[in-house]
Amino acid sequence: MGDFFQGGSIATLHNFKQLPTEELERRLLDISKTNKMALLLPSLYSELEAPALDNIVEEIKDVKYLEEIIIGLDRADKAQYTHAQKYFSRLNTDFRVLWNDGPRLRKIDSILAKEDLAPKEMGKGRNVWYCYGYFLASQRAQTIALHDCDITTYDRSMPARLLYPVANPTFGYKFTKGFYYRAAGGKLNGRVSRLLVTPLIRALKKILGPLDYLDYLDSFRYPLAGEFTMQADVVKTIRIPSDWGLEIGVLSEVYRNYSPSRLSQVDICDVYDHKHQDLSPKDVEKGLSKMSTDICKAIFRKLATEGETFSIETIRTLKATYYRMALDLVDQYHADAVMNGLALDRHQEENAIELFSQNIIRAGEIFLENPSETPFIPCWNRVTSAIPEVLDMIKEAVELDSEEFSP
Ligand SMILES: O=C(O)[C@H](O)COP(=O)(O)O
Repeated sequence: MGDFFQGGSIATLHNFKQLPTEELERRLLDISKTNKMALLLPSLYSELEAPALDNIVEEIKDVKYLEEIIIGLDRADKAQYTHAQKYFSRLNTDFRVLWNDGPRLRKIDSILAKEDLAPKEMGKGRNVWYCYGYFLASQRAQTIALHDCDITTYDRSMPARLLYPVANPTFGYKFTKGFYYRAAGGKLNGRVSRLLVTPLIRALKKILGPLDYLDYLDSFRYPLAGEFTMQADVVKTIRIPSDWGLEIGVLSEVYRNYSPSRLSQVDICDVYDHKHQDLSPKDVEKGLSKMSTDICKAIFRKLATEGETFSIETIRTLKATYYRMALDLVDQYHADAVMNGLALDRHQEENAIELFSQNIIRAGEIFLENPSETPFIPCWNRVTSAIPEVLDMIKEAVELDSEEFSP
């Protein structure tokens, strides 16, 4: 993006388009002699049947600076897991596929469940959590990047740009988050980020007054980006939410544990596109409706831990303030889209804002009724303290699955 502005409390690393990807990769290869890097790909089996993942694998198959690629495979039976092993065998980096539904990892899950340490919900959070466990168990790398498997605008510059800020030891960053703009088919996307998260954070600032946490969240250009990199010690201490609060939850966790000077965001591509979910106005348990409710709950919970109190009146005022701010933002998005030759359907935007306003109230009510609800999966430090041999068990299960079902 064409500026060098530093706003907010964390560093923003732009793309001035002066450094070729090959040069960045050469630097990463140099760094990899002392600081090994891994890439985590949380995937559904169905994504192996789509062109996006095929392109991702083609783009990363010859990357030389990675020590290990960890693929978390969800919703796969035995034949599908075996196929996944074959599918990823074109990678020229060592890789492991975690068969999350396989009997070996399921058995470990039930041991953890007995101690109330297992993830309670299926989904990306659980998948990522087990992959982080394997990453800690394998001890092959010190830095790990993560990105989704449905990115249709992917090229090999993305993992390089995503890893570099944390991998470069002279920068001192523990964590970085990717940013970009989302558009496809001549249309501006990123509906929850643009129409819920940004106006919600600004409405909260207006109601609650200045708060470092809200300024911090507002510093992120794409707070819901599913692409981030962290060091191994961060992996050990963060609690991962198992619902759609994953991205906001991770930002809140690194905020809790580190000074903002150790955190950054990085421009990882211009335009980004992926698989879209329905707004789902009729079913609150699905699509962007569920996502927006989970995100609001994650923010309310975090603010409560920062000492803020909420009542139903606060939530109602928040909704009204949010609604006005979101509508004002639509004017800005509209001008930006038109000037860039993109379309923006005001009616659809306002429909989304109406749904998100209702979900602010809904999330508020759920939070007020059950303030101690914790959808967090425990951090790995706690799990290894309760069951010291757990990482060895995961490593053994993954290695055995891999040996037994390799084509
Ligand atoms: O980032 C977001 O806002 C949500 O993931 C929805 O994205 P989309 O509007 O691009 O589908």
